[in-house]
Amino acid sequence: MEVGKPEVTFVLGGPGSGKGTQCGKLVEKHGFIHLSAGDLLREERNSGSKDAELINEYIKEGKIVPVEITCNLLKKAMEANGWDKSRFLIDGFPRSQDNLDGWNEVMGDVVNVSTCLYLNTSEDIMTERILKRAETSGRVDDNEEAVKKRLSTYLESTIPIIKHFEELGKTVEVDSTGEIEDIFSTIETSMKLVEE
Ligand SMILES: Nc1ncnc2c1ncn2[C@@H]1O[C@H](COP(=O)(O)OP(=O)(O)OP(=O)(O)O)[C@@H](O)[C@H]1O
Ligand SMILES: Nc1ccn([C@@H]2O[C@H](COP(=O)(O)O)[C@@H](O)[C@H]2O)c(=O)n1
Repeated sequence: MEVGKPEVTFVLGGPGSGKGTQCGKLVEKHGFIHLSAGDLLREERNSGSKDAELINEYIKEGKIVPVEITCNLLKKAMEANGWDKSRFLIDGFPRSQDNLDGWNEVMGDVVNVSTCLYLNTSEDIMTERILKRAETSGRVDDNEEAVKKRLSTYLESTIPIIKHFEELGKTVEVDSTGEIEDIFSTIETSMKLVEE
């Protein structure tokens, strides 16, 4: 960890790839602080702020909210959690070039991005998981039509970001098909959180 700078792991993958589930386990066992961009945007929408309507429209359409809004929410949440000596998992961000550019402008010098954890599984599995989650989630974007849009945003906008971090030698790719515990064990070894 660079002295005085928080360390950030971006957690990326398609909708339903298991980002939130695995982040929860990483928090429990390894003491990371987990911030989900999607959760922060849903909270902001529900608070009825001036951006609420815009955020809701973007979420319903599976589109990526302008970075000024998302980056500001992330920065505030990081500060609220304590800046120094923290290890953050930032889940679902940066999802696009606009996200990455905005982040670099505001956060580029003040945090150290060490890793991009990429959870990769098939579109069929992602869709199946989300449609199952739809039975209880109440999310406006957990339905077949929205999942198609979210998958296409993922393929068009997020995959290039994952590739960018791969070129920097920062992407750790894990197959997120199969049992939750098995995926978690692979993440732990791939991120060198445990001895092999
Ligand atoms: N390995 C797994 N096997 C079966 N179900 C899983 C697995 N991992 C996660 N799930 C379930 O699939 C659903 C989606 O998982 P999760 O919310 O972790 O994904 P996500 O990548 O954060 O999705 P999103 O980006 O849409 O919020 C949840 O209902 C979760 O319980
Ligand atoms: N960087 C981001 C992250 C999310 N969104 C919007 O929220 C939706 C849900 O995100 P989840 O990570 O909870 O699946 C997503 O489809 C986007 O509409 C965003 O704009 N920018």
